[in-house]
Amino acid sequence: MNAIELTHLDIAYGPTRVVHDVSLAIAEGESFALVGESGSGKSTILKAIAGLAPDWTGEISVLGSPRAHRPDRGFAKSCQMVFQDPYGSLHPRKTVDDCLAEPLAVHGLKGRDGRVKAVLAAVGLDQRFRFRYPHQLSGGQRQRVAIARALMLEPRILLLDEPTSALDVSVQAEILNLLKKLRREQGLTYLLVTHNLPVVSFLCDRLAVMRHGRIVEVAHVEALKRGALAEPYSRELYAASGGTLQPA
Ligand SMILES: Nc1ncnc2c1ncn2[C@@H]1O[C@H](COP(=O)(O)OP(=O)(O)OP(=O)(O)O)[C@@H](O)[C@H]1O
Repeated sequence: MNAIELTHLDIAYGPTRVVHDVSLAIAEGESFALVGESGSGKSTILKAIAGLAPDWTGEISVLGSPRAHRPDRGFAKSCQMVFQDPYGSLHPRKTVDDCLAEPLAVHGLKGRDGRVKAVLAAVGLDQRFRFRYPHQLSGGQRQRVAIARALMLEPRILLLDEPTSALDVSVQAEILNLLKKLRREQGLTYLLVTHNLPVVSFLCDRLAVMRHGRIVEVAHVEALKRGALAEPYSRELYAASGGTLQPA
């Protein structure tokens, strides 16, 4: 079964269509990147999958179930989104504990104490962080909390929107290592949006290059590593990255 299947997906904001006829199949356990210039529609695709961009046509299927246009609670248990800015995505007046427990409360699930402890351990945060507030944490620690929160419902898929680009260069590698470890340990599927080709080469199996709301090319990461992407626009992106694919 595929984790995510998009078929002839068009997405609009009001009268403006920003994603055109995107079809993609992402296997369970795969790590797949959407890359391309700013405004090419990458984040919009994640939002539509997550139910945050309601105006779409075509088909979105997650773990074999078609995604409805209306809010879908069951969906949150299989697929969660992690945003770029961990400060913006954490409530400033809630402790880490409250923030992590919220998804359980929303879904009427028990076992708060054990689950909070388990996700903190999984993301490498000491238990003493549990009763702190976001402003008492570093950027990297906040992103660990955001990832922990996404893991609370034990999803099988994470949608990652530029998960390291708001972080200092020195902590980006820590978060990338954490994401790699979590995927290995939990068999997660990643759909990741990034500007950063080194991130793709470190964390992903395949990538789709997007431009003006369309997919230009889908390639294996080996082609990226060899500098052998096929399309001229993809090669431009590669050249703009300086051809270095080591994460900072
Ligand atoms: N809420 C919104 N309302 C109207 N237009 C939007 C909205 N969000 C994004 N857009 C527009 O949709 C297009 C695609 O944006 P999107 O954020 O998906 O691109 P992106 O490739 O993720 O870019 P970036 O890398 O800068 O995040 C852009 O032209 C953007 O201006």
